[in-house]
Amino acid sequence: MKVKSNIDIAASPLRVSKRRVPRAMSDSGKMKKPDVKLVLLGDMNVGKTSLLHRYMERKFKETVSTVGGAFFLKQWGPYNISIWDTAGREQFHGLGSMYCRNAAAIILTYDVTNWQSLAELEERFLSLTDTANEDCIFAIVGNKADLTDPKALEAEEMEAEEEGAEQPPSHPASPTVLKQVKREDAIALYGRVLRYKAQDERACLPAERMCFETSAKTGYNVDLLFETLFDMVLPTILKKRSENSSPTVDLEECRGAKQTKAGCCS
Ligand SMILES: Nc1nc2c(ncn2[C@@H]2O[C@H](COP(=O)(O)OP(=O)(O)OP(=O)(O)O)[C@@H](O)[C@H]2O)c(=O)[nH]1
Ligand SMILES: [Mg+2]
Repeated sequence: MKVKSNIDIAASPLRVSKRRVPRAMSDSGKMKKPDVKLVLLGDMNVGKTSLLHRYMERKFKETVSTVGGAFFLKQWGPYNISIWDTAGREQFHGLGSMYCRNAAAIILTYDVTNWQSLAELEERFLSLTDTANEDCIFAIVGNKADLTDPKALEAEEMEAEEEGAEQPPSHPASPTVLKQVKREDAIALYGRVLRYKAQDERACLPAERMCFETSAKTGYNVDLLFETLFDMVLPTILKKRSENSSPTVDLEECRGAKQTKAGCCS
């Protein structure tokens, strides 16, 4: 199912406070809690903030290195999805597991022109996801594809045409930077992530669907990335809503209680 809405709320960088939970504004002006949480993780400079800007504001703009974290709220059909941007700088590393708490999906982001940024995902960031939901979905995302892949570079022209821009974007005729991380390397990492999370690879979403190469600069695969994940977390939202709305009875507990009673009376 694909549902889409245009109502988005971008929030400013958060002060780190456990009590401050982002809430989406409803039509009545009442604040609503997000239904589900997505988190972007990865080394500094890989383009996490740029990916979010591109998706939420349809722009590639100047960024400053993120301090702490920031969140954006996306309304996806009737659901509110919070997307958390985190700081890749080492000095903020300690905050990462707090941002990942109860996350339904985590986007592990690297830069296709920087091998070390892929290695860091496993060495430094994977353990931060211990606080995420048990059935958390993982996507591995290689950003800056415009620097290495002609297809990703062309995406900018197509987007500019659609937006009716008078001047086509100016860039070199073909990408010139060496691609350091191959898609197969990302696919191999996806397998190791599932093993780390003790998730059964056969029961999980296939690596081919969960490894993306994107360009925040040209918009290449950016909508595809976020909207694939939004659709994938819908079952988590529905499960959470049904748990919250219907009172449940623990059958095991009932059986246990009956047995104890019977034992007691006999
Ligand atoms: N060519 C190219 N440059 C990009 C792309 N995405 C981001 N950049 C550039 O990479 C630099 C870092 O981008 P950010 O989005 O700030 O990176 P970040 O991962 O949020 O970094 P931290 O906040 O420090 O963790 C900036 O100079 C961006 O303009 C991309 O897709 N292509
Ligand atoms: Mg940032």
